[in-house]
Amino acid sequence: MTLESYLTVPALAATVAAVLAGNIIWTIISNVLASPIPSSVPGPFLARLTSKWILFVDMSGYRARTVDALHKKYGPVVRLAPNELSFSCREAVQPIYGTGSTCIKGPIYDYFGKRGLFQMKDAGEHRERHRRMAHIFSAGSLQQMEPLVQSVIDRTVGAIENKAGQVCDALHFCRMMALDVAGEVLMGKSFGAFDGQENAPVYVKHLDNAYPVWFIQGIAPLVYHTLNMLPIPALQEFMTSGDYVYKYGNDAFEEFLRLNGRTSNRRTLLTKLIAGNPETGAEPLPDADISTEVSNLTFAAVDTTGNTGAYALYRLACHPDWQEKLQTEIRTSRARETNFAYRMLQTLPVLNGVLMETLRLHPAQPSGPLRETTDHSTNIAGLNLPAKTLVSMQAYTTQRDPAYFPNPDKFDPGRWIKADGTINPGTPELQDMMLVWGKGPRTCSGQYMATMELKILLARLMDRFGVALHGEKTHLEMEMTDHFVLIPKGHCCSLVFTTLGS
Ligand code: HEM
Repeated sequence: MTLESYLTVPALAATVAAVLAGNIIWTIISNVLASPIPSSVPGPFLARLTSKWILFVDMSGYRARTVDALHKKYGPVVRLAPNELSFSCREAVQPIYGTGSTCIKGPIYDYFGKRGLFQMKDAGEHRERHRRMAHIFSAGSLQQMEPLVQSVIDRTVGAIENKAGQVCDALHFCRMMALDVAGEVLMGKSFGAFDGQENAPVYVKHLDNAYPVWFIQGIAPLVYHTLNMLPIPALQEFMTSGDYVYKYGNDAFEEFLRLNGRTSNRRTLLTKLIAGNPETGAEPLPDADISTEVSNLTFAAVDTTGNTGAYALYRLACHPDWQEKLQTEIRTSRARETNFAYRMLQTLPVLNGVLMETLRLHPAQPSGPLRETTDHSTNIAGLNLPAKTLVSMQAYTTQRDPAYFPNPDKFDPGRWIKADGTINPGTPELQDMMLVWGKGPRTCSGQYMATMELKILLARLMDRFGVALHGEKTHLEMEMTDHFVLIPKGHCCSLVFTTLGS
């Protein structure tokens, strides 16, 4: 027989299938044999064989809930992949996230757009970037931004007022608030988020699309490059969403420089970023880095803050008793007298309790944050792990641990109020388990800014309106899913606001 007679289509197909099957079997065997994680660590069977299954869980939007169920079944340490573990015990917080930890941010951070403070892995490089940016996020700096924040919240309250008595999407309004605050303080101009009634600015479409595109780029580069080559205009627009976001940030930055120069008196975080920190002598970042940072910060600010605001309103609608307590607290405090000054609102225990409970039950980053070990032997909660092991703890689970939060699924702002009626910050042990803002050197830089926005928003809305669910539909919409950040499943939060008498 000639060689050609063997080259039939079935023979070639069988050969390709055999090579693929061999490849898969070899990958599985090497995953099992070469796994750096002791075989005694429990977890689902598939997690021993391949990292693909947790990738599918990620894509489904149910990572936080799946990993939580695994901890309930297997205990405080669970294998998620041949080289990935999730921890839920307090002893793991410090070695994974704390000061002095040798773990670095995991590979997923390489997917997130352009490298800045958020994405940097190298501790020295991150320290240096932090040194040159930290001053913009100080309490003092943010206090100067308060008039801008209040003016955006004026617009938010006005937009909700227009919809009083009707069903409206509170998620939309909260996201638009977070977007416009970010625009005002980080880019020096409003996004005009409330100009188009319920139409979000075009920027939001690109912001929403950028993450899925980066995700595809990270997990399936071949698919990404193939999609990039297809000459379909709508697809091309989708694939270049991230470019749009960075171009918008850069254009806004250049416009700001043109209009205000480098030393203006405008009270924005951008002004402070451009000026550097005269108090410590920290010199400003190069323009290209400022441009990247303002886009990254806007990205970090919008969904986190917006979704948290919507979940707080949803919880208040579910719990009319706490809504009433909050209204009473606001109306009997000096809130109106001080025009809802943040300094005043900071002292209100029910307001604080409502926000803390929302952040506890609905953390904006419910799963992860993922870290990678760098030492050849990193001890985490008694386990010695080699370099390049992926490790994480998820706020969704630690913040529902009944040992620290009795009756954990109950929305109970009273946990954060002492018997004498003052704010209860919780014990240090309990605070360790609150991972909502991250921990250690990579803690959220925008914590103060987000807290200020959310407290002013909630106080001003609850002073003016009662809020109610739109029946079962709202519960279905607000089911929690997560694609790195928390996203309500229905992408909507149907609520009815009713104007209260003065
Ligand atoms: C409710 C609102 C927010 C929540 C719950 C939240 C949560 C988080 C979490 C959990 C991390 C840690 C991620 C990690 O360790 O990998 C983080 C990091 C970060 N967040 Fe936020 N965030 C919020 C709002 C904001 C806002 C408004 C900004 C900026 C204006 C911001 C800027 C950042 C930055 C820059 C980092 C990276 C810090 C670093 O690595 O040094 N966040 N955030």
